[in-house]
Amino acid sequence: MQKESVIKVEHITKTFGLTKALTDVSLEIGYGEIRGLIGENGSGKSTLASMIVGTGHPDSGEMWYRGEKHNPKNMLESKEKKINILIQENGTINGLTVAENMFLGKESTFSKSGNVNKRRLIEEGSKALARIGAGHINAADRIEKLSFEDRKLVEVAVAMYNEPEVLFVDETTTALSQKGRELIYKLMDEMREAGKTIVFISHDMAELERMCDSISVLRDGHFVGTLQKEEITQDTLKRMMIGRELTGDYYRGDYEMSYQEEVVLEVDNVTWGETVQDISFQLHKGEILGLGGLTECGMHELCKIIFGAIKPDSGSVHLTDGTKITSPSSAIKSKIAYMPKDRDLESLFLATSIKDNIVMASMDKIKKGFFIPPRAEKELADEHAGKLEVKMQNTSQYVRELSGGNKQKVVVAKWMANGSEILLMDCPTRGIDIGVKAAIYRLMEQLKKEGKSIIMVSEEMPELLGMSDRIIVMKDGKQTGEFERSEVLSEHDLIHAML
Ligand SMILES: Nc1ncnc2c1ncn2[C@@H]1O[C@H](COP(=O)(O)OP(=O)(O)OP(=O)(O)O)[C@@H](O)[C@H]1O
Repeated sequence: MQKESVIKVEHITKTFGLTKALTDVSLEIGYGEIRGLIGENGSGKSTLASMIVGTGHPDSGEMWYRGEKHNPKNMLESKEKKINILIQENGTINGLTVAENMFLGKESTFSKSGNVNKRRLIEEGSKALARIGAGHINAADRIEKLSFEDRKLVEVAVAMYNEPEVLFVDETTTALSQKGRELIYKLMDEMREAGKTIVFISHDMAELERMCDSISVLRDGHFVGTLQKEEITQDTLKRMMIGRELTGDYYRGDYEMSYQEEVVLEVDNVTWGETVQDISFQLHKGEILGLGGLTECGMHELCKIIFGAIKPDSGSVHLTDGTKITSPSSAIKSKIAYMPKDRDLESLFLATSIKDNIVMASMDKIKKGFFIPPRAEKELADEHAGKLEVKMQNTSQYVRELSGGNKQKVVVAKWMANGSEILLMDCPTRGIDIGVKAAIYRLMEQLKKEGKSIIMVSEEMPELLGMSDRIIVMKDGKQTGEFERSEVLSEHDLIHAML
């Protein structure tokens, strides 16, 4: 019997075919602790979590929970022991109501002689949502009516429903607005105060620093070490993650606003309800135009309007030759690419290979008549997966087998490969580790040099300041500021326009 830690794992090893996801990992996590878990994409964080929550099983090694041997057969068993997880991917199912999603598999609790009492189901769902501070969500609504953020909050309510002793938060916060994040932080603080434990997986070092009592680092499936609160610095974390000092500039080295005179795209007085109100601007050849603001300011929707995926109530998006963008197919024909923020849902085919996903948008570029040469497909996929350092066996591997961050890289690779002239990138580095973030920035610079134009929507101010030639800031659907690239432009200037 061991009782000093709530979770203890010793010598855990896990392989998937040729991939060694975890090698001899040992660590202990205490009661009433928020433990961060950090490591590059594919370093084994989610795999370790899956061993403890029972969705995966170690090849060797031992695990203990509250001093008892712990070998959960499945997630249900660990849930009964009050170990829950909030996952990175979407965990709700279309076609059902919010409440039905929340109590999936537990309908019998709300049934009498085989009939589900829907009113009770909705009442219980509403209570659980209110309990986490998400009372604005209607438990009777169909889940697909909800925004991505609210769907995530439904999952949070489910994870908190049985009052867990241990909660894994796996890359959940990066997809949320500040409001959604704060809601989760508050729940985490409350759990810690009650002596419960949180394992917090994130690439956002600032939030890990803020929230965690200690942070453990994984590198390539190996446990590197654990830092206590007073030892945590971003430089130390980076060194432990990467195994060397991270040198060189992360963002652009120049402070000049530099693009060509030629305008490639015009957004004219675009309005969509209250979400986007009378927005106009021009995008130039070779320009990186940043669009910033709080998540709900309308910038994500504006990006969809530019791609033709949302039809505005008034105004238009057009190229300088007058071609109007009215649908995604007209956008693609005009060589406009769109990289959505919510990448799993909107842009990957998980049950096909990395290669198929990458070349999908580039068929016109590589096909010879009606023939698509397999070699050209493979070369294109290899080149771009290589540039983005996708951690994989080869490009024939299924996308569903990749870690979350590596899936994101495949989406980025797909749009980098297709030779579009205008790239709409909505939060291009979300969920991507620091090493590859730098590679994406270098690719953006290269595209700029080639005369391609980029609209980058971002919630990260250092990224906006570090990469954009110009920054347009939005608030409550309206444009509240426009800033030119300069050495003296600061986060403070942007914040002023955002709030
Ligand atoms: N079901 C699977 N089949 C094959 N390989 C897998 C499977 N699950 C995980 N892997 C591999 O194991 C390695 C570790 O993946 P894991 O998801 O644990 O990484 P991670 O640290 O959580 O990454 P990220 O930060 O990108 O989410 C990766 O190389 C991944 O491709």
